[in-house]
Amino acid sequence: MVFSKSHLALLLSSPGALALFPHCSNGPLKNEVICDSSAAPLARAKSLVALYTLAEKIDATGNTSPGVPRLGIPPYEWWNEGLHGLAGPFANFSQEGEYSYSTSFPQPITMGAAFDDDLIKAVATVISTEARAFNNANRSGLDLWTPNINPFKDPRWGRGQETPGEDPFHLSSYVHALIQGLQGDSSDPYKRVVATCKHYAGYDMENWNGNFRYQFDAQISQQDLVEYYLPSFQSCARDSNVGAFMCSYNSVNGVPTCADPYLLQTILREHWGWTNEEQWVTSDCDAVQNVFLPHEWSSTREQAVADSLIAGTDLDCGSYMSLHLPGAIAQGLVNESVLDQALVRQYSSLVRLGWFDAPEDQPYRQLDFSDVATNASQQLAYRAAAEGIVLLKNDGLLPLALDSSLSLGLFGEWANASSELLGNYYGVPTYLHSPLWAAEQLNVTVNYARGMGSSTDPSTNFNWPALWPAAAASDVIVFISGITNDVEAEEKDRVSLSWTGPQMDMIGQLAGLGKPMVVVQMGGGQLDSSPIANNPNISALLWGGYPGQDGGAAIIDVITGKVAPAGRLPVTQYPSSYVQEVAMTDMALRPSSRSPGRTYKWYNGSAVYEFGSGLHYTNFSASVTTQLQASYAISDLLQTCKQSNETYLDRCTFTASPLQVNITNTGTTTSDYVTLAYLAGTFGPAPYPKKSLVAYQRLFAIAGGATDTAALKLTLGSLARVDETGNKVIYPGDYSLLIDNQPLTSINFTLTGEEVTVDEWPQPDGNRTKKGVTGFEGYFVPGYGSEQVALQ
Ligand SMILES: O=[N+]([O-])c1ccc(O[C@@H]2O[C@@H](CO)[C@H](O)[C@H]2O)cc1
Repeated sequence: MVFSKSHLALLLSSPGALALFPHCSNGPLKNEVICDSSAAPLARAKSLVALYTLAEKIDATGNTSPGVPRLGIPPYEWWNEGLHGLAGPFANFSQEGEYSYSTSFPQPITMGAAFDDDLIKAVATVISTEARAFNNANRSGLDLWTPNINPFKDPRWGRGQETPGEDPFHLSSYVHALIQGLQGDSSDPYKRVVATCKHYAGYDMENWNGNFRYQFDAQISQQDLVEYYLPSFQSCARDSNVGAFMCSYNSVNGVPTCADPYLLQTILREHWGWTNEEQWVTSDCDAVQNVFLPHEWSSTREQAVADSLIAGTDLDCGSYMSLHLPGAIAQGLVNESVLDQALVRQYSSLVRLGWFDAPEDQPYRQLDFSDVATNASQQLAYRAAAEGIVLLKNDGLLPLALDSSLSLGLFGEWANASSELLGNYYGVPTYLHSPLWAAEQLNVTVNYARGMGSSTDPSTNFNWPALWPAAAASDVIVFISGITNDVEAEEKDRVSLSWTGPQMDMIGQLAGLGKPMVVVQMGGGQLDSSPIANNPNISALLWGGYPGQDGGAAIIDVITGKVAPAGRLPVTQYPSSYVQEVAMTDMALRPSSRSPGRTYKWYNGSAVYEFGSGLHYTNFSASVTTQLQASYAISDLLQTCKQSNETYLDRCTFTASPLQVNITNTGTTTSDYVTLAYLAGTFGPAPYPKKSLVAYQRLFAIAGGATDTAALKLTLGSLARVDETGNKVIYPGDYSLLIDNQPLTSINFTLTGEEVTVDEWPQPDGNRTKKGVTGFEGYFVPGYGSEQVALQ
């Protein structure tokens, strides 16, 4: 991450400002309701806020909450990151010894490729455990501003690596598992940590063609909003009881999300029932300021903070609210009671985290460094990487037969990768195992040459003298390269989907040697690998994303067959021409004159590799053993649903019990298998999506000749389509259930009768035109930092 001067100053001064606890047993609050652990969190928080002066309340609106010394309330830092392990900006790692590292998992894009929700829950449980241990040592907070659960809609997006991929069903299921692991069971007396679903909503562009995330107005139809941009957030709020949300930098349909009562109130709190007063919304960092400028939504700075607070932004990452709330309140733009509500939400959340309660009564307060980076969590980081690696091409070379006479050539910028393995938002990993390190653990000869120069210094782009003797001495060539955060990052979208000229040149020259050759493509965004797919001299192609601290070992173990690959691409690999065919700013999913369409559901061109692609070292067959009827009356489905206890119709199951799908390993190599179930067909209005993922399950270690069974839950929501107003409707028509990409098996059925709406979508009302000033003196400089705005 890049830090502004003000954030760096905070970072440097932060260790002393981190998580101390209020002294309820003997402090000034000991007889107040806030310190009564038998009282309800809401009542406790209200009692505390009632003791605050207006100035103290205003001070508590920013991410670095200074506390109230006269009441024994210590400072609290709300901004904590934990995307794939504990991370900055305020996490305090020691120079050495205890608390100098934690477990660093693969980036979500790699973990998404595992299609294994149990893995995700286990990873999130380790992250929350380690966050608690660090918190107990006063080194990190109790809430984490993770996950980034915006769908990876455009392959250029610099932060797509932070997400599990492009499919809304996949994201929804993944985030449900993740939140369980981060927060623990909602019936537990204390939350493990509070998770924050971000960036709500429509955020998936950093800096493209003169459009910056801070000022971008995403124009999104109600249909695309409900069908694509919001399901993961609905899963967070309605189905997973997440503790916090973060509104995004961009506007949606004219309104900055942090000042949009339609998104923050009508949809989030009312439609999704996210009504618990322990749940709060933070702004993205400096996004409240952006409501004023560059969005020009509000007419004054005071109005911008009032608009944000009233809309439902309870916390300001930054200091804009604390600067301008005094004026806003004095001008009568916002009532103090709205501020009270925001603070009550914050403090109820801290109550549920046990901040005010005696440590002896709380299991999470007993965790310490012995619970960090345990053997089990290191193995889990390795497993997460191994499960996420995807085999895209294999002519039979892999798995590589190993014997001590083998001379293995390892080349490319990623062959000896270190922090590149981590992507972004990382802390200090326990270790970094590169592919080179892992190859050197084998009983073979390893010839390594990076072969490429610095990506920022073209004069060093070739290092052929070192490469040729190493390649000549090798029996097998493994080229590991791709992209890094040099080209895909926060504030940086890609401009090209191609391998660079020097990379392609080197791949071509190495392939020209005619030796057995494997290419491993790294990085979060896909590169158009058609030249590799089409080159008969290249036997195999793998994708590894950002595989984390043990990523090199996982890659080498897949190549050598210690691990059988079973990951699936969580995104579409488009041809490089895609970037000329659609603007990043075009939010529409369906094809049009401006776009060939987005994601595997709507893209009307030929993908290089489709979403869900992934080969194995064996073959599988599938059969659905649950008897499906040839036809279902929609009225019967609805009747059964209404008789169940389910609050939301779209969550009702389609069949009484999950669909049983038998998966048989018809080859000899023991392997995991990801069962992907799609729906396709002609139901509802045209155009029809090609297919939609409706269920998935990873099965483990199926031996050759053996069969395992996936149990797939289909809901009425998965059968429904979204109409132009955003309603979810079940339509009569012809349906096909497909198992896997090249279907191993499929079943057809029809739905009959009248269409039925299973989720009625509220429409925005009110005035959605900006009221802000234009042409203000020095409002926006690309980059971070509110100090760049001249404050009056
Ligand atoms: O000023 N800074 O140092 C700074 C650093 C990162 C940054 O990014 C934002 O902060 C993250 C907060 O979780 C959001 O995911 C991201 O959009 C915004 C500002």
